[in-house]
Amino acid sequence: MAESEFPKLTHRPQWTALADHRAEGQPHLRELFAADPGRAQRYAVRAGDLYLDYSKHLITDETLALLQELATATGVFALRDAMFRGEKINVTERRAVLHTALRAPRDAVIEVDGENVVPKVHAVLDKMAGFADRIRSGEWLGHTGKRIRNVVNIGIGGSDLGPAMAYEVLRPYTARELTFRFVSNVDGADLHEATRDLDPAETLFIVASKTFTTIETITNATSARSWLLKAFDDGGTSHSSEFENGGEKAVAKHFVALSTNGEKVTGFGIDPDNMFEFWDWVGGRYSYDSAIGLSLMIAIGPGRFREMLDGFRLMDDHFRTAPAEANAPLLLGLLGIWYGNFYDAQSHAVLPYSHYLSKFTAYLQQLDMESNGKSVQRGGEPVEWQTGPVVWGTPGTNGQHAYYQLIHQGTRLIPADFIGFARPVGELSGELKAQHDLLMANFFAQTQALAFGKTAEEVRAEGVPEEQVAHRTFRGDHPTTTILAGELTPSVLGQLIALYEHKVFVQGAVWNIDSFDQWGVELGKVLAKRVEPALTQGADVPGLDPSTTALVAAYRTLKNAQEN
Ligand SMILES: O=P(O)(O)OC[C@H]1O[C@H](O)[C@H](O)[C@@H](O)[C@@H]1O
Repeated sequence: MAESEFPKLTHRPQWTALADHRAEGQPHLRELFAADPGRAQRYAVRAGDLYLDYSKHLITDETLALLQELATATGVFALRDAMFRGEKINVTERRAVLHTALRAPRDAVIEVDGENVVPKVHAVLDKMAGFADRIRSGEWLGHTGKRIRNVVNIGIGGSDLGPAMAYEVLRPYTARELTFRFVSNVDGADLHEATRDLDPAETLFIVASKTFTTIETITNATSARSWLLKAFDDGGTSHSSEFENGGEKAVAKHFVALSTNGEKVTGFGIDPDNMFEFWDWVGGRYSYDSAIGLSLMIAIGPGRFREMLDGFRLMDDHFRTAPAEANAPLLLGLLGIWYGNFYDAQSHAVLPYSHYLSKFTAYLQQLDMESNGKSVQRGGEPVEWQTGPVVWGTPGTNGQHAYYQLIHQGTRLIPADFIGFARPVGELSGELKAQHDLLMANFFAQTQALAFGKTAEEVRAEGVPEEQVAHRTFRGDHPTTTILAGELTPSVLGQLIALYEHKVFVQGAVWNIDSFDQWGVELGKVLAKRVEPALTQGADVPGLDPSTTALVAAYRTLKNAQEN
């Protein structure tokens, strides 16, 4: 396409206007607030149950207007509508991007290649609900007639991070009599630790893999099957005849699969009746509200799972219909662009003030970094601007006593999202419930300190010795978004995840990259396969670089020394 039809991002007038605006410099947040008493009210938006305050950002009305013009010029809204319609906006894989169809109401019509996909989505949800109910009620029995008490999800990447994160988030809503474990690492220690105290007769394995070819997952699933069959073989001679045909009956009671690849699932020995399907238009990192969420549905029950889907949908509707100036995912996406492209910010911190959100940022790392860690445009031309940031963070208040020092007084600009709740969830009572206000006092104190800092005059006024004044001064002017909700319910979780999904979408659209492929993970997989025989058999692997050859030799020497 000629540049006049599709101008390079950095040549667009909206981009250069932003660059000029940035070069003019911004007053300190202290001054911006002092000059505008209504700033906190004006720079806040409600999206579903979320209250977003973005007043502590290094922006003015002009910044916002320019960012919105950039969004319009780069076609964010047209691409958004194309995504919701089911157009194949994942250009490199020629696929539709329809995670939003996973939470569409039963009567919606969303077509891919002329077929309405919504009935299929609900058929799978219903099948999952039936299965989840049977596990939860104890109706589903294992091979020896015992009820299932342990659920082990085996998956990696999007087939692990989503369910593992959401299980942790919604722990207060889970069936406490069931045990849930999530195994992802091909390091045998992961499966070992997850199963060592479990009774195989009471254990269900959920093998979660979109492709059903992922080496880590298939290896762990194969080892899990051996663990199960060995236990039955050793312990239950009455079942021995079944093991002559590979223990299919035992596998049928203890293994289910979540996948898009029926052929591979059958090849592994899992009954198609025990397969819960999803489709190629669901990206791995956008999949935990599909069949990939089965472990979560067993944990919280189908009703709560549907509440979570309703939360996702609420945010989808907001993203589709809210005007630009009040559109939360759009605002978050554009603010990220402001810092990443015009302030050279390298990273973005997500700091939840909830213990239950301990895996939230790890989940967002895949969502954001696998989606927008790209350096070519949708048409294959190199980008000449920064794309996705490094996303990181752990729950407050823990981070405050570790790395916040660098955010407050280091040399780097680190925009941060603070996520907190007005009420603790569910079971907490007495003193533990009362601790919530202390947690949230920290939450509010941190964004205040980051924005407003502490001037040298204020430090001196406290009688601090002059030689310490510089050390104890806080520059402030550190940008944060505050996301506040009443309580961390299944619906609120769905709203939060969809908020970030659409934020990532907005950024990818502006940067003109394909946010829905992940070719960058392929090379390592191919090389691992090539190197493996050198480790296991000492085979000569042609084409290894000298550094890797030397490392492999050292590895084998160490390995053999240990074995001898
Ligand atoms: O679900 P699977 O097909 O097993 O894929 C698991 C994960 O591995 C891949 O390499 C991709 O990088 C991820 O996007 C994906 O979620």
